[in-house]
Amino acid sequence: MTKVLVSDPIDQAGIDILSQVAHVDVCIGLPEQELVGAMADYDALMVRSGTQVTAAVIDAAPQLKIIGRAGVGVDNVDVTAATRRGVLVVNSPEGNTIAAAEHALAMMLALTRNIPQAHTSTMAGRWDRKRYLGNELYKKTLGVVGLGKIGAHVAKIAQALGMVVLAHDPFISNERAQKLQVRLVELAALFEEADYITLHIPRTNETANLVGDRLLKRMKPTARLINCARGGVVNEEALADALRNHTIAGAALDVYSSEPLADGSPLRSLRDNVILTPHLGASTAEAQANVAIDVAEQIRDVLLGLPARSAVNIPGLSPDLMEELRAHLSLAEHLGHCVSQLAGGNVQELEVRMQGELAAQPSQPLVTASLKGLLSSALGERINYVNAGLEAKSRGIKVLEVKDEASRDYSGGSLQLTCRSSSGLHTLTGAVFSGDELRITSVDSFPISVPPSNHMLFTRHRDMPGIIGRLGSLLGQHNVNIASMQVGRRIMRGDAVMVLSVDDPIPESLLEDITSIDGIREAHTVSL
Ligand SMILES: NC(=O)C1=CN([C@@H]2O[C@H](COP(=O)(O)OP(=O)(O)OC[C@H]3O[C@@H](n4cnc5c(N)ncnc54)[C@H](O)[C@@H]3O)[C@@H](O)[C@H]2O)C=CC1
Ligand SMILES: O=C(O)C(=O)COP(=O)(O)O
Repeated sequence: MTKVLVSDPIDQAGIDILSQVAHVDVCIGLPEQELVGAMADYDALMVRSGTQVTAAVIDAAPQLKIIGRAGVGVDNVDVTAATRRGVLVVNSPEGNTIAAAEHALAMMLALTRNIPQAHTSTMAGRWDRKRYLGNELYKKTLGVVGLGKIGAHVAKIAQALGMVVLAHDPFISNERAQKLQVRLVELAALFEEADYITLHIPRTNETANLVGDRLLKRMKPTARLINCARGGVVNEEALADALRNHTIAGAALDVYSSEPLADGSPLRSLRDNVILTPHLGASTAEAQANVAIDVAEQIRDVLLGLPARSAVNIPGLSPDLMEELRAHLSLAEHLGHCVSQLAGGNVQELEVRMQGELAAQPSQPLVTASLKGLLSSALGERINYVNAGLEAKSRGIKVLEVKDEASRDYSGGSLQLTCRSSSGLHTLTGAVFSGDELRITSVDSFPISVPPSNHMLFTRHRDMPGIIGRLGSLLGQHNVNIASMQVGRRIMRGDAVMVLSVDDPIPESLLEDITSIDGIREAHTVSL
């Protein structure tokens, strides 16, 4: 029975989708050790930001196939550990964009008009009309750090409020910024010029503590900072000092370096110029339904053997591309599996050469599929599209990608894998024929045309009379039935290759006898 664990609050719509294909357990707020102890037989885990999916949690789940993050940021998931284990990580890149953007705008408006403080004061019986004099956003400058989905929506609404918008985002083009009517500037300039600064960046090694003393000191004393992106991006000690010393006018935070916010946080000792909310950016009914449905559908699909649409740890492989390349991905896996067995020994290098029309396709998926095939002899089911690249890297296998558009051997192009191992070098080429029929079209540059089959025998031999007969007789003596046989040669009486499809595996002892036939230089068995 397929089992899914939901360890953070997830909208019922998502639970209902999961329940179509699995038994669903909802266990909210488990401490890490209890979560580790609970993972043994779960096939999928669904979380938000509350669960820390550590390597220990992942390693305690031998059945785990997918981790679904019902939201954007996956910094609470050890993605490297998941990838190493071949566990897919998916998220919902757009499900809570509007919610988070509107929360940032709400925080900016509340901050500039002192709404929480004025509310508390009025509820306490006071009538402080002078104390809570605010500022208008109209004609003020907003600095957006991170002009992605949320940042861009915040910019659009701010412009509707009459604000001028600057942005800093090293990965956004000037064309994109111009289209958004936003001026791209350096980070320091943004902090100097903006009246309001809003952060919409992920927490990465590069963004950790990005906003500290240095940038805070560049802010105008009338400027305000909003962070509804990720804690840890802002140095909270430095911010508390700036607020306490009134070197900036205020700050509104929804996220913190560690959550829940510690009782002893310096932010808790501030009053009039700070607003704190408990990571509410995505907490709207609409967003929670969106992300729950989005991620539950992906978990369901993956458990049914279908591709996921928002995989975090399979770069460049969208479902559409997977469908378009399906036959060539299968060819790559077969060639990888075959060439690793031909090469034998310790694989040192794999060259993946995309030829003809195939060279126009993105290389990543075909390289990943080739590596999956190459390593499947050693790793079996443990290798997949998620971890093939990481496993190859961890084994020190050098991977070369070559695109050869000039080659015009087959319609649809062809794929050539060259594997260098401690035992030598072998090259296999293949193509996809009509009806998605896979064919191996050359072995070590000798032309053949055979479909990959479960049990194959490859020989390298001298092209001379009688050798085929002797091989056939030997196999017959050992009751090995030949399903097909092809010989490939470049010149008469030179070297040649033979590829046989046989009904049964060829034992090692028989392989030794085959290799001892006069004229046969090499013989390799390949089992798919
Ligand atoms: N408070 C909350 O509940 C929520 C918080 N978030 C946070 O907001 C972040 C942004 O979300 P989206 O806009 O959907 O992501 P996104 O990926 O669409 O945009 C992030 C942008 O940040 C930019 N960026 C990355 N590193 C940068 C750097 N060093 N300096 C400047 N820009 C940089 C990227 O180029 C990208 O354009 C998420 O990573 C998540 O951490 C998202 C949703 C809800
Ligand atoms: O989507 C994100 O990145 C968020 O931070 C939302 O967090 P949550 O799912 O509300 O715990």
